Amino acid sequence: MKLKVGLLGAGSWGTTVACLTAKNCDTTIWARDINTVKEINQNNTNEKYLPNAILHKGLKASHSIKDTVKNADVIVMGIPSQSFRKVLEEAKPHIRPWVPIISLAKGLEISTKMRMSEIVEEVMPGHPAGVLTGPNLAKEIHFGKAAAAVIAMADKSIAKKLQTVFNSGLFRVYTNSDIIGCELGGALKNIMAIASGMSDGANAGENTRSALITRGLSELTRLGTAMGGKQRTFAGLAGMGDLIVTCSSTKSRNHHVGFELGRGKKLDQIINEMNEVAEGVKTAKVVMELAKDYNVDMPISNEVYKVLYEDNTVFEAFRGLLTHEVGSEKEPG
Ligand SMILES: NC(=O)C1=CN([C@@H]2O[C@H](COP(=O)(O)OP(=O)(O)OC[C@H]3O[C@@H](n4cnc5c(N)ncnc54)[C@H](OP(=O)(O)O)[C@@H]3O)[C@@H](O)[C@H]2O)C=CC1
Ligand SMILES: O=C(CO)COP(=O)(O)O
Repeated sequence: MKLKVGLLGAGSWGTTVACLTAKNCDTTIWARDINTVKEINQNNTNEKYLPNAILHKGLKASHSIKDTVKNADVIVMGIPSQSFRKVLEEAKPHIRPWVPIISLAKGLEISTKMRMSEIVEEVMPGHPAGVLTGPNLAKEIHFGKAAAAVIAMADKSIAKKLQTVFNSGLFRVYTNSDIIGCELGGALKNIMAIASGMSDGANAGENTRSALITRGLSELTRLGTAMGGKQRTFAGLAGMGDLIVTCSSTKSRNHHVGFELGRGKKLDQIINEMNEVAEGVKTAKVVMELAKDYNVDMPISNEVYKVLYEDNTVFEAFRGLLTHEVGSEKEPG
């Protein structure tokens, strides 16, 4: 018997992952927008989020959270971080006991500074929590480009079982038991992608981008390990892998935000012109607080924060970084 997947959120990544799981499992995707539900069921498309894509024919869409989750063996949360808790709370009364809940989100909740698996543990105690993460641009994966990802869960045997839900020929899913590192890698790299986009938008050059990626990795590893993540995780798909793709691709929404800032546009205008989430914009706020809480130096994130929220220019951000003391490569800074 095929496992049943209930996936909440029909944005670009939620829809892409639903098409992947539909290859292996009976999959129902929930969208709050009834037109998206009708479009998926009638045309096998989701033009708003995946233009020109034909979705898996077996994928069913529903406008009812209850119907989506009530028989599911696995719940997948394709909801952005700031709405994750609200949607999970709505689904909670209908989810069967002990069903694993896997997050696709790459961000931290602003009001609590929590990771998504921590929210799952708080809202749904007893349910195994996990994250699917890695260098996974939805618009490439949907169109059949090969990619690798990580499913991270504390319980290795459940992770192994769920590997088979997401894994397919061109989408290779590895397991990892370091859920803290995997979630933080995904959330923190978005801020570095904004920095890299700013650098590209301002035409700073490829050496600059490379320096930002490398020092960015060092910076996110510092905070990530201070918070309990494992150093090796940050050198893997969930860390370096995701950092490289998001910092170098014009398909990344976080890179796009940075790029437009680098060209002199204002943040409000950039966000208003987008119809997709760029998690790094909000995560930057949380990360500044975490850097203080854990007493970790985060010069790149700090400069990104000042451009996003203190009206600093991209030029001032570069000057800030260039005047930051240069120490040993192993030391902060
Ligand atoms: N896109 C990508 O390449 C990847 C994205 N991710 C992560 O996956 C998560 C989801 O991203 P993605 O699918 O790309 O986001 P999108 O911006 O493409 O879509 C967001 C989806 O969430 C829904 N949504 C937003 N707020 C709410 C709410 N309050 N209640 C119900 N539904 C809501 C939207 O519904 P509506 O249309 O009605 O607004 C939409 O379906 C993010 O954390 C992102 O960082 C991870 C890997 C790759
Ligand atoms: O996480 C992603 C790729 O792994 C997607 O990045 P963006 O949210 O910046 O598009």
